Amino acid sequence: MFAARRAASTTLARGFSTSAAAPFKCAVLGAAGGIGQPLSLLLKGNPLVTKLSSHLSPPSPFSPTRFYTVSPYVLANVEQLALYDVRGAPGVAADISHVNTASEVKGYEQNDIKSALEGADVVIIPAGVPRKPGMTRDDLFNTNASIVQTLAEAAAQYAPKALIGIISNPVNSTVPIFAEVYKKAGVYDPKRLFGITTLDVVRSSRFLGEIKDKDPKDVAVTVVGGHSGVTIIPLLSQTEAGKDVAGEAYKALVHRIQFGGDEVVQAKAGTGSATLSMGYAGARFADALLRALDGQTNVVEPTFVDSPLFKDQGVDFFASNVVLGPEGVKEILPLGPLSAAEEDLLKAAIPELAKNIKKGVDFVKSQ
Ligand SMILES: NC(=O)C1=CN([C@@H]2O[C@H](COP(=O)(O)OP(=O)(O)OC[C@H]3O[C@@H](n4cnc5c(N)ncnc54)[C@H](O)[C@@H]3O)[C@@H](O)[C@H]2O)C=CC1
Ligand SMILES: O=C([O-])CC(=O)C(=O)O
Repeated sequence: MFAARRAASTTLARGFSTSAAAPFKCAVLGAAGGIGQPLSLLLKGNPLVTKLSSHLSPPSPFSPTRFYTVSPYVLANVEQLALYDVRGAPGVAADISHVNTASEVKGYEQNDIKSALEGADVVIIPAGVPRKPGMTRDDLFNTNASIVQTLAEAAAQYAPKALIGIISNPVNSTVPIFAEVYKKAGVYDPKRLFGITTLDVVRSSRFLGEIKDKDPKDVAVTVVGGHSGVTIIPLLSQTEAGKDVAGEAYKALVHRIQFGGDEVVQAKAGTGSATLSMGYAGARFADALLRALDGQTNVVEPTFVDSPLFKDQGVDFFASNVVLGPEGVKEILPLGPLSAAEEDLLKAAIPELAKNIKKGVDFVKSQ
């Protein structure tokens, strides 16, 4: 149904009409959680922004800071939001469904993952437990590995062609787990699987903007590597606002970007980790996938994908700028010139990434 309507509505959608017959189905797995709820709400759309969006001019082809609140693409293109969770999704769906934007919202319970996934074009996965103070993301592995494995098995069966965005931590391991499950099921397409590292990009732009007294929307930072501690590598030297940050200020900024998650975990004091900023970042990444699916060119986002860049060093997945297209990954862009400090960050990241990825792969292979 969605595919048939998509062809008819693409032109309208490109024109950013909010009354267009919206073509895409987007599923959120883990939709009732701390991230799932604001993410789903942003995907549904804010009515004020809906109203204003008819006055927005089309976004520039590529700007990593383009996502302000709710994208006209999401408003025009999401026909159905399928909210799935092992608990509470129907309630969240009923609540969000009252927001007066065009998309339809449905909630699905544990025994109905098939209906949630069937026909989905984009599947975003924030299912899993969050950190408490004193834990690393890797400490979540024991619980979240099997959650992600179960969801991957379902997606392999019911939505093997969907573009998948993984939020569940530890991302450096859960993305390889997802890939291994798909390989076992014979449906793996490396172009369709993404680890969502957008929060690192969002933080970088905010934190650099803060120290430079600039509006973050004018501060775009590419972040490469992975999504935990030393594997997070902000390429500040490639940014106008960041290239002259040096010495202690540079060290402090890099540390804040790499360990921004800890800041939130500590402030939340045992009640969870980043949820609202992640909802925002997840919605921005979903928006990029939707724009790419819709045929918009020059959609570029840093994301953790099956990548050739460091395979020769035993790292099969790596985050870098990726050009997105209707089939998912269109092109993985090279890192570009690195400063000496960034070369050092890269050296520190590679062995940690290799270890995290192997742990995920071994988890599935050992069963
Ligand atoms: N990639 C990133 O940048 C970030 C990742 N995260 C990660 O996202 C994950 C979720 O965080 P929160 O939303 O704060 O946690 P939460 O505990 O508030 O929500 C998780 C949700 O997942 C659901 N869930 C558990 N098992 C499930 C299954 N098998 N199928 C479907 N749903 C299931 C739970 O019922 C719950 O509603 C954590 O692993 C966290 O570490 C958090 C922030 C940033
Ligand atoms: O720190 C955490 O556990 C959650 C996360 O990934 C982040 O906020 O970047």
